Amino acid sequence: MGSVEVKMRNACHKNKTTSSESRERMGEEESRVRLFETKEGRFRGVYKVFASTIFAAICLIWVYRVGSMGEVRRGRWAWMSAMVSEFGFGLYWIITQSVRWRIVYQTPFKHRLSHRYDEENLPEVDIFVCTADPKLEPPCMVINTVLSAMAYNYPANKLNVYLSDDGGSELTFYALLKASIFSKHWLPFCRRFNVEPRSPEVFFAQNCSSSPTTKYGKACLFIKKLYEEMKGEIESAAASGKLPENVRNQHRGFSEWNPKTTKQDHQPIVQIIVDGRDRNAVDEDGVQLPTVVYMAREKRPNHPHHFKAGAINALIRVSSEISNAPFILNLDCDMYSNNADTIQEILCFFLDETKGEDIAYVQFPQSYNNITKNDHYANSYLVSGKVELAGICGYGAALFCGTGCLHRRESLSGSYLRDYRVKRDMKPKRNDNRTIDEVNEASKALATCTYEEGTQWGKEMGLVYGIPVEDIATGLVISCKGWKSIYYNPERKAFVGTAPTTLDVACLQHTRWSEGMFQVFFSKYCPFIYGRGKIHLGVQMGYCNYLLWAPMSLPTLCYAIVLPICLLHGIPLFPQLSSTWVLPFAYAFLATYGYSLCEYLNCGSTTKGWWNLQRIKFLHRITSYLFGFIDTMTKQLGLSQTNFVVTDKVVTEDVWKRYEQEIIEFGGSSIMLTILSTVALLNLFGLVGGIKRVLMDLEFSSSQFMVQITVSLLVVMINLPTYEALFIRSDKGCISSSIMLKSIVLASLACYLASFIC
Ligand SMILES: O=c1ccn([C@@H]2O[C@H](COP(=O)(O)OP(=O)(O)O[C@H]3O[C@H](CO)[C@@H](O)[C@H](O)[C@H]3O)[C@@H](O)[C@H]2O)c(=O)[nH]1
Ligand SMILES: [Mn+2]
Repeated sequence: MGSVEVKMRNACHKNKTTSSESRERMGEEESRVRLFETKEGRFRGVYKVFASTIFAAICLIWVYRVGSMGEVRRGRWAWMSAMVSEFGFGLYWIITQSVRWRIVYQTPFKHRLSHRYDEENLPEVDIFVCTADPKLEPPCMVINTVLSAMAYNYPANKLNVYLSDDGGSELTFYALLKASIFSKHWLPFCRRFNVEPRSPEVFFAQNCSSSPTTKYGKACLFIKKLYEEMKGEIESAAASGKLPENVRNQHRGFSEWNPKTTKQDHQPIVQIIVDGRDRNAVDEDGVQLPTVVYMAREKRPNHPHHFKAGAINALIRVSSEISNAPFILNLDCDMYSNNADTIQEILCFFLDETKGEDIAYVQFPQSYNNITKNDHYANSYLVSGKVELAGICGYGAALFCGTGCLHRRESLSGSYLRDYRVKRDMKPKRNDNRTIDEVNEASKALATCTYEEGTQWGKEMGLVYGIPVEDIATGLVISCKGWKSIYYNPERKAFVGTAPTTLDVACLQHTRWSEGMFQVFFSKYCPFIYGRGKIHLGVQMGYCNYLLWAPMSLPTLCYAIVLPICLLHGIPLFPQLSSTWVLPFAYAFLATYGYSLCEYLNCGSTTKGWWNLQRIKFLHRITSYLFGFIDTMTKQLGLSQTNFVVTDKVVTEDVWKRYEQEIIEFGGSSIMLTILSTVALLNLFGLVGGIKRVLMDLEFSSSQFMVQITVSLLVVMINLPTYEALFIRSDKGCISSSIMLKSIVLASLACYLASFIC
């Protein structure tokens, strides 16, 4: 039990119990009642039996490939590549199994928490919001996230909200200042009417449209007007690129900016906008406001800044100077809070007397509010959210996903669980009498470029550097230090953000992810090596489910290229329909995809959604993951450096219309488009060629090519939107004619050249 928690409990008991011994005993009993419950999913035994039949089929496929190699006459290279691909598919399938064996569900009991801890005894929480670019991440969106975080149903004097601005933008600072003023109306309104969600933008988009008659209606309309005024001012400043006249006199903070300040080059800026210690910092009801701090860490062109990991690490230090709360909630700037009680729910895990002190972090799934009905970019990660991540948690660890995660501060400072147990306490918050300027200055010193030189930051302390998925690597390191972690997927989404709305942005994001994750696999953090003996084998496998996205591009590409070419040239790669060897192929295929469809439907989506997921998976594998793979390789050879391309969160109206109609927005990176069009065409050629042969060539045994024809047919069906974008569509989201020509030439060339080796 951490001493903070002991103190809390004692204090709590002091309040509740008086002299009576029996009541004291009752208190003790009560404290033994768990604050959360973990339940295992059902039917896992049945699943294991089912999975072993698929495993048997996979082994038979391998046996067939190896065993009949000697009989292959034409196209040995193709046979070999099919064999290697099937080894890849099979091994990956095995790796993905552990996450389906011990799925657990968590239930926190927040009423028990409120019973046990009154407001004074609750711990402080620091909330970190990160933004990186005022163009890709509009300040209005950022402050909505900040406002939703300020409006938690949690004692405001225990909440501290920090905004890290890697864009170093005066506009974002201005927006935050405006938001802090607006919060004086917004927070009382939220409290009074207990509204949800507490991001004003989202709330007003759904509410307050009819003319007001009730007290609530009037208040709502009034606040909406205030919000729209503020939004208008911020947006017009953003559009004109300059701040309104006189605004610089409203806050000393503006003096940090001068005409030479750029995103890449500026001194550290820390400005406490609302000081929680200030008794005058109250809302219109006279209730204390949460502390609000703006930070733009120092940036210099010749100093690596380590992207988001660098920003979070600077925030960890700066916040330790200002509030030093024992818990830290991490939010991306688009991830607003969708449930005002979330902090209480999370604290149920941490403050649980039996298991709480081992927990380093509680991770929520990433959810988005712009998903279409059939999710045509497969952005909802339904199965990951409901099955896989919950499955890894069954072995005591959760993946840290960067946002929507509450950490114990101690676990981020590099401590091992065993040391923490011995030490058992946090540095108390300084009870200082420094002026706000003194605190600002002291904090700035912690956000300089040089502060980390010669320290363990980015290695043993804070978030890990050098990997574009800093979150995954950091979570793994923390788990290997003995900490437990929880994955919690509540009924009501806790945090909601914006998902990519174009294929281009989705591919950029997946390239970064697949590359970053594959780098983890290749680095010293490879779960099988780094985690050996420290984390359960199930967790090691669970991580690899994601870490191996990038290399899985190779077998998929191989299947998608070699199969149609062989079909075209009349080279059989699979057993005949009449052979019993076709059974393991058919069974493995039907059982895995059949199961995957059922699992998907069971998670609450549509068949079309599942079909879309298969398409996007295929497209990512032949483009984003391929690039992720190549980038990882060049990095291993020291030819390139880590980069973090921020995802664009702005959508134009034209694009949004097509998005709502579930039409894929091709466009953007031409190499990726050329690859995916070429592969689509190749399969079309193969299919047409194959069917032609079956119909015209009497000597051609159709039974031998049925599997190949079926696979190509499926690839063609899944690619229907690609053909549409190539040949039918003429809107801005179609594939340009130059790419169409290029891919026709490439696909034909591939067919022609292959005739030499067939
Ligand atoms: O130099 C940078 C780059 C990014 N960010 C912030 O990091 C967050 C995530 O960036 P985004 O472009 O939205 O990437 P996503 O792919 O959506 O992010 C997911 O994947 C990342 C790792 O690749 C994790 O860090 C994120 O938490 C997770 O939501 C955003 O708030 C950015 O403002 C910074 O603060 N500094
Ligand atoms: Mn994002």
